Amino acid sequence: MGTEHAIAALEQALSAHQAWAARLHRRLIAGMAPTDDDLSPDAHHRCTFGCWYDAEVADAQLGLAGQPAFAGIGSLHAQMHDHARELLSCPPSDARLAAYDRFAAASDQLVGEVRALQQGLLTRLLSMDPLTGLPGRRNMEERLALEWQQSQRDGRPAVVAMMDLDHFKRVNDRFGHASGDEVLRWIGAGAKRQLRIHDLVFRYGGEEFLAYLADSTLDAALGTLERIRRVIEASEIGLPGGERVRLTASFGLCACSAGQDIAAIIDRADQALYEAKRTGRNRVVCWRPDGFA
Ligand SMILES: Nc1nc2c(ncn2[C@@H]2O[C@H](COP(=O)(O)OP(=O)(O)OP(=O)(O)O)[C@@H](O)[C@H]2O)c(=O)[nH]1
Repeated sequence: MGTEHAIAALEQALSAHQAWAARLHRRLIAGMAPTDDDLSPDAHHRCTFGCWYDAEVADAQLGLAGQPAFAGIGSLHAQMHDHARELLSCPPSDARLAAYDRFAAASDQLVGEVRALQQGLLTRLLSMDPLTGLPGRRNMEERLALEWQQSQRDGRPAVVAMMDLDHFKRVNDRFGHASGDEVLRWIGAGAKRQLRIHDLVFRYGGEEFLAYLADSTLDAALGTLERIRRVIEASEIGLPGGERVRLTASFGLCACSAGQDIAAIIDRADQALYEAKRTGRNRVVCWRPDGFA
């Protein structure tokens, strides 16, 4: 299920929590007895928020379950119910006021963490390219700079690769824009499939893609991109109108070198791509300090 669904589900869960907190306040104000559910040691599994949370942990339908922030929300929710139980068990006194303050702070913190998770998901959603489902150029440099810092800390090499389809305009001109879109989707999905799980692929613009190959030397990356080039060259891509099209792609690679910023590395990979285009297309060219190869 998509990120939009996860954001909406978090909103619903938050409303359920707020409705539960409002009911608790009403009962407190009226001096009514607490409910068995709220007094139970597993109150955090009985409320609507808790049931929703447990279901997501069990079946990971929304893709939230694996996220560290989501695990943190589960702990906060359980703690908040502990504070609520303590508050509900405390006779009216200064101690009860202090228990209320702890409960209110825990509830606020829970709401804050859910909002922060939603915000993170929204940022991710906004930086996605809707056509290919890959991350787009927005925030790409920040993301890559962080990855490259991490690679340097771990002492691992990395490579930036640019890929641009050859004469892509002809696909649009001959088969129409919708067919061009289908080709871009096919290429984006294929590139992601051909690379490893920890490599990153972005739609850089139009018919251009950028990949960050983590933990890869230039020679290893050259082998990988050469394989992708051959797969594209050998493939017939099915179009919405039933036709099939063949095309090729050009690639430019640059190894990340210590201390260099990511924008400069991308620029060199782009120069190598330009060289691949200039020297005939359907090629993989590497930027090296002593020239292209
Ligand atoms: N269908 C479709 N076409 C796009 C999209 N973005 C860019 N394009 C098209 O991509 C084409 C790029 O054309 P050019 O820059 O001339 O490049 P090219 O035809 O691939 O030629 P070379 O790169 O020189 O091999 C243009 O026709 C754009 O309209 C998109 O999202 N969908």
